[in-house]
Amino acid sequence: MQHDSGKILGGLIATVLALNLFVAGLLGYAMLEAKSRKEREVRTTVENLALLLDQSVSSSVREIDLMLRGVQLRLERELREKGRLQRDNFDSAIVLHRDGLSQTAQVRVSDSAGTVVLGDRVTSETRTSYADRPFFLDHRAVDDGETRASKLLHGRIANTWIVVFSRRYNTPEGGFAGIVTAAVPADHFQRLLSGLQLGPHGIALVRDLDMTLVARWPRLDAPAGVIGGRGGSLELSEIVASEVRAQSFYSARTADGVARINAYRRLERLPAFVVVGWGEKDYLAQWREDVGKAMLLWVLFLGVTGLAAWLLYRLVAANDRANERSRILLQNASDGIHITDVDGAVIEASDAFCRMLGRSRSEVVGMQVGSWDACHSEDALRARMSELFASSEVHTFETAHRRKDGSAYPVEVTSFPLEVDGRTVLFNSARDISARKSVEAEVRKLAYFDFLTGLPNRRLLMERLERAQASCARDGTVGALLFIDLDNFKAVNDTVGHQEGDRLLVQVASILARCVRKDDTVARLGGDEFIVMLEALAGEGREAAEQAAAVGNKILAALNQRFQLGSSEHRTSVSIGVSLFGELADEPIDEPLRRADMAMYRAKLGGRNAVCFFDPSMQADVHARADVEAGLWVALEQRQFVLHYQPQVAADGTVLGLEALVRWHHPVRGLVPPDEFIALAEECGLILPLGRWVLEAACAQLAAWADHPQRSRLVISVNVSARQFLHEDFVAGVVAALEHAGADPRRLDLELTESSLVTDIDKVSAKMEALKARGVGFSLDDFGTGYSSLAYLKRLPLDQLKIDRSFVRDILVDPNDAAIARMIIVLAENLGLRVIAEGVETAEQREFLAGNGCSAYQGYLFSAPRPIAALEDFLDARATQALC
Ligand SMILES: Nc1nc2c(ncn2[C@@H]2O[C@H](COP(=O)(O)O[C@H]3[C@@H](O)[C@H](n4cnc5c(=O)[nH]c(N)nc54)O[C@@H]3COP(=O)(O)O)[C@@H](O)[C@H]2O)c(=O)[nH]1
Repeated sequence: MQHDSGKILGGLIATVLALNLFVAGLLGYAMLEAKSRKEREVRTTVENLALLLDQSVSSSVREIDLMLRGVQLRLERELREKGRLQRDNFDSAIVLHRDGLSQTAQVRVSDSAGTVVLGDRVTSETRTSYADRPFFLDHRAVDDGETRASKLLHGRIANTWIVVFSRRYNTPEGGFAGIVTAAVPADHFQRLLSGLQLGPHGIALVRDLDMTLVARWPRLDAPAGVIGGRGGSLELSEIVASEVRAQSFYSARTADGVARINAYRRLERLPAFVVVGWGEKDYLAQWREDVGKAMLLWVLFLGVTGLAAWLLYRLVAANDRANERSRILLQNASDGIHITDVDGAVIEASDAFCRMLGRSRSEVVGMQVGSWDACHSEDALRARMSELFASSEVHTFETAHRRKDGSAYPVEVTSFPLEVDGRTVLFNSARDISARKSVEAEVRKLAYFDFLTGLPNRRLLMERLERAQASCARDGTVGALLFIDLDNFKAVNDTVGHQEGDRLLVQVASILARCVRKDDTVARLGGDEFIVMLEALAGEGREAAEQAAAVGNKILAALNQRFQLGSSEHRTSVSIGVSLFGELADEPIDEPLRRADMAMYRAKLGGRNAVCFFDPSMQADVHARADVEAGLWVALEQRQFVLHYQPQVAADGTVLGLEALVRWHHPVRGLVPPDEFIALAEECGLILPLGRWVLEAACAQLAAWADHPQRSRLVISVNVSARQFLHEDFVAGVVAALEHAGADPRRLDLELTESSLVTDIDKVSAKMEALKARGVGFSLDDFGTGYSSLAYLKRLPLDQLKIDRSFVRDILVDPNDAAIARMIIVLAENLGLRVIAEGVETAEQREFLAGNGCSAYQGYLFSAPRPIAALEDFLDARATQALC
């Protein structure tokens, strides 16, 4: 599943914050609760302490009141009984009534004028007066029988701060006799306060209702702590003014700067109030410590939750990154990745896979394998799926997938089962192998099929032949190979060019294919050689041969027709060699082919355009041919070639020149004519060195005659084969031969055939011009036997046309030949070329030719080709005749 790391981080932070805020809230609430609980406790405590103080003061006041009452009664009795006060009685009365606090109090008695007459530390010298004291005035004015307590006073006798408790005593008549007082020093209250446990910052104080400080604990060395001084906060003044009896309150702004919770209490028996305060620092010390601990715990919690969140985030982020990497890999993989469940439904698919199927991802997810598999039935797919799920291995197989548009393409699928989220799924990676398949097909085509015609090539033929031989052996049938070779195909190539030659081959291939059954094989071995393999012919050899012959003849007839090649028409024929196979067990596979080849060769020798069956004697011919080829190379090496010369004469018998004709002086066979080896020399390439030798020999002969009075004017014609002329070094070779011999180029005539000239007219022309510029002449040999247009004649620097001897032979009996001969003579005349007829054997032929304008002849009528010595004799004899 894909996460957004940013969102997750935000969520985690929010969660941690919320959690921590919640915890902080809880802690805060708990702390506040604890604080307010503590404050309530403190309030209760200080209120109790204030109450306790009040009770304590009340108790003291009661003691003093009792004491004063006792003294009052004593004094009144004294006055009643004795009419006056006696000091001794008074002291004994004081002692009698003193108890507790009253022991610390200074008891004194004033008369009705306010003069202190009796009491502690009262002497005649220290007499003072209460006459101006409010409590005296109050008692004198009102006889209410109450003990009065004064505000804090500065004692005149005690010379200290005191609170005076007083009572009136009356005369026996009930009149005002004076007052009895008990002066309680402020220290008494100080001691009361100091007994309270209020902590280091606690405070207890007693103030008069007019805010005069009576006592304070602890003492404070500041104006606010001076006994008798007025002070107190506004808040406290308001409470006093409100006349409530008791109230707790919090004061932050205090004289000593300590915040406290205070309890205010109006004293029951004194015109004063107490304040008991507990310092915030004290009562909240533990709470603050707890708050600190709670804060620490919270910080720890924050840290732990933060760390946990961070780790979780890292984990999720790492997981996200891993998922992202997987997703990127999945989505960017060039192969079509798809994950399927046990039912073959797609759970997940990569973009590439969707593209391959030509569907959107939403279409693909949920699709069944059967929807796109183009090769298997539902049952087969189900079987395969169970097989794949059952195996733990990786399986790679080829199949085909179908796109949305219905088109199919080959794929290679790699599948393996995978555990995902606790369930087993199938991971599949499909690779489009169309390109590979087409390359394979192309490679197979190149390897097994002929590039030009598309027919099976030799390799495929041999494979099929091997299979056919095996099935013949198995089925007891016989097969046949027809080796088909186009007659004169070389001439086609030479005359109309290779492109047209190729077109002819393609047409021949298609005709051959139409001549046989679908199961038969038509193959091209190369060049103009085709093979037809007929399978499952009759079980008996003779019948099979008849069937093969019938097919051969059908092919002969089909191919014996005119083909339009370029601008000219070409009649073609084929030579067919037939061999049967399947009759002999364990025959090497190429043997039938070899036999068919020999039979074809025999068909060629037999005059072409024929079907010839293999005959064992053919074997000998093949061997002989191989012998000749090997012997030719030896002949060249051992200088077994010689030149014979045949004169070319004018109408008056003058020898114009000579044609150099090569012969092979075979050590065993004697003189071998060129017809038996020139074609072979051309095929095996020997014509190049042989032609060079002929040229060199002819040039040497010209050079040898250069100074001879009659022979130095003779021209020697040398036959040049197409392969020789078309060789790139030809011009250089001719020039080198002339220069090497020191021969006059004007005495050299090169006889070219039409096949030399029609390939690349510009190149041919350039070569001829190059030699022509040096004086070399050119004749067109065998003129009239070619098939091409004559247009090239105009473009080439020719000097002479030679009428082929095949026309001359029947020139007197065959009107066609006569017409051709006449046409050649007229053509030469029109083109400004000389013309010579070859093969002139009779005077009638010469007369006919002469009558039609031909003025040069070559033939047995004048002389057969002769060795040089015989030729020179002939020339000498001619010269002598001429002189006579
Ligand atoms: N490339 C080369 N080709 C060569 C060379 N030498 C010969 N040849 C070619 O061989 C073909 C056969 O030649 P050859 O057997 O020598 O025959 C020539 C003559 O003997 C023959 N001839 C001459 N007069 C007559 C005659 O009155 N009757 C008759 N039946 N035959 C006759 O004709 C051949 C000469 O023909 P051509 O060359 O067309 O002028 C032949 O085609 C030679 O070209 C060589 O060195 N290189």
